[in-house]
Amino acid sequence: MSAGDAVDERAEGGATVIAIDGPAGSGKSSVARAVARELGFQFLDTGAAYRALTWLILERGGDTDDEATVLASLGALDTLELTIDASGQRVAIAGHDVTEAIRTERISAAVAGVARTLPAREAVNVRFRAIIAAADPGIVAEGRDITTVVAPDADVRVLLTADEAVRIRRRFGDVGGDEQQVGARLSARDASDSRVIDFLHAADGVTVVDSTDLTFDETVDAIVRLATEERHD
Ligand SMILES: Nc1ncnc2c1ncn2[C@@H]1O[C@H](COP(=O)(O)OP(=O)(O)OP(=O)(O)O)[C@@H](O)[C@H]1O
Ligand SMILES: Nc1ccn([C@@H]2O[C@H](COP(=O)(O)O)[C@@H](O)[C@H]2O)c(=O)n1
Repeated sequence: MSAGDAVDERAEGGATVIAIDGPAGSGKSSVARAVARELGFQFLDTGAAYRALTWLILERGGDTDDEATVLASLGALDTLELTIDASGQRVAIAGHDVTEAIRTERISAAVAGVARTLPAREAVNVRFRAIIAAADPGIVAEGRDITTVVAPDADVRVLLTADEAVRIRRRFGDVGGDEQQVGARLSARDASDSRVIDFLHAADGVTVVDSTDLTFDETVDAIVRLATEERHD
């Protein structure tokens, strides 16, 4: 029996939900996607919603540090398209395909203004919870507040982490450029995000997976194992 079959059996009474939080560069999106693929589950990248709103505000010439501007953008969430296919993601907002555009440093640098606006968090969370509730046969959702706010009742709750220096090295491997600058940006985003939500400490019942000394595949296996063990409990 494959890991996917084993977890699917558990899902007979409802979809299996795996929630993963962690700091920037900890591997949330790449590892969560690989876990979802392995289990035949859907995949929800919640950061993509914050990034898409940020893209729209900047596209309209707005400033994400201006709360009124962020609030005025929330109506556009009705137009947000987030695919939950683990084999490939498409993100669109207000009719624009922003799949690639939301990954730029310009968006990463401006997203904090959206993330700290509580009505924005509440609005995207309504959307995330609806997606999770409709999941079939299961879903891996990743972000900063999935284990604590969005899906605190998830079947498997993981805080995925790694030493900051390792996360910076991995991110530098992805984006290149000046390693010091890459590190400074990553640290600044964590500092700003952690003022809004605590994703640096595991809440009760959340399992820490520290990938500092793990390969990518070992990290994926560790989370798949947690999901499979949960099914046998
Ligand atoms: N255990 C691991 N060993 C080696 N590389 C890893 C491991 N886990 C993740 N990576 C790599 O680290 C990089 C960062 O991962 P990823 O972009 O998934 O992080 P993230 O937590 O989603 O970041 P962010 O929150 O900034 O979007 C990717 O290149 C990924 O392949
Ligand atoms: N659950 C979440 C997810 C994301 N954010 C904010 O969005 C930014 C981008 O997220 P990535 O995972 O794509 O890097 C992130 O820096 C947070 O500001 C959030 O607040 N909650």
